[in-house]
Amino acid sequence: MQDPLMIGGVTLTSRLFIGTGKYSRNTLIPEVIARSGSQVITVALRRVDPQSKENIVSHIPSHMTLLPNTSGARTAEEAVRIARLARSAGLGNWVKIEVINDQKYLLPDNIETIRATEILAAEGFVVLPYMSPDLSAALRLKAAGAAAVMPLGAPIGSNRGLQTKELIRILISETDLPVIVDAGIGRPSEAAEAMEMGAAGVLLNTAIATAKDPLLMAEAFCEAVSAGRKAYLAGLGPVEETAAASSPLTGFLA
Ligand SMILES: CC(=O)[C@@H](O)[C@H](O)COP(=O)(O)O
Repeated sequence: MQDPLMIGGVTLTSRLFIGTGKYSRNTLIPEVIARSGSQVITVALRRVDPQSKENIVSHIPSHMTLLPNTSGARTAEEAVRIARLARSAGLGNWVKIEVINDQKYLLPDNIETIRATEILAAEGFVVLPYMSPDLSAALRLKAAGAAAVMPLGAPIGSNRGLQTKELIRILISETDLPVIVDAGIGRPSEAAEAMEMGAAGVLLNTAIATAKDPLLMAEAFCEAVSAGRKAYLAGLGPVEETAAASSPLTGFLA
């Protein structure tokens, strides 16, 4: 078993977090969960309708850790209200804070996100905030009680990959919170790269849900995240400016 990730008292053997949106049919969700090996799944509270037969949560096996998200919130107060509703609806005490005021790029509002984190962490929630990768904000989120930080790789749903790579690298080196790269990852190789850099995990939705074959893609991401983590643990070899012969010539007669 690879090294587990501990968050909010839960031991996770998979470092791939997935979402529930954009699937052609909800019945794909349990199959995607199985093929991805994921143990954490995020769901927008506004998509949870306990009265409906199509309630999204009914497609999620009970062994999964639910990560309700506050999508739709524009202020800390709205995010807090959504999180409390999720907990009172029986969805557990994990919450992914999403506070967004920018409808074009769906970039998170770090200031409102920090305010919501302070309130919810004090109420006993396991808070995973979606954030723009800024070191000061990450340190404030830690001080506010976040269990991890979730910087975006690229705008949600864009499949544009690790556009913020260098900023994420700083968060990984300067914070001692788990850094889970969330949003924009479009290819398994990008998930592997995030893990090779030392990310604690990745959260993605669109890349799997919009693939021609979501189940095969779920498997590909499972393998990529695992391979990237192994490479990180193994320690990547040094990058050199010039060539260094693979078979050294020492020992040959002059
Ligand atoms: C489902 C969810 O929470 C998304 O908002 C998340 O940020 C994933 O983004 P992608 O869909 O770009 O993978």
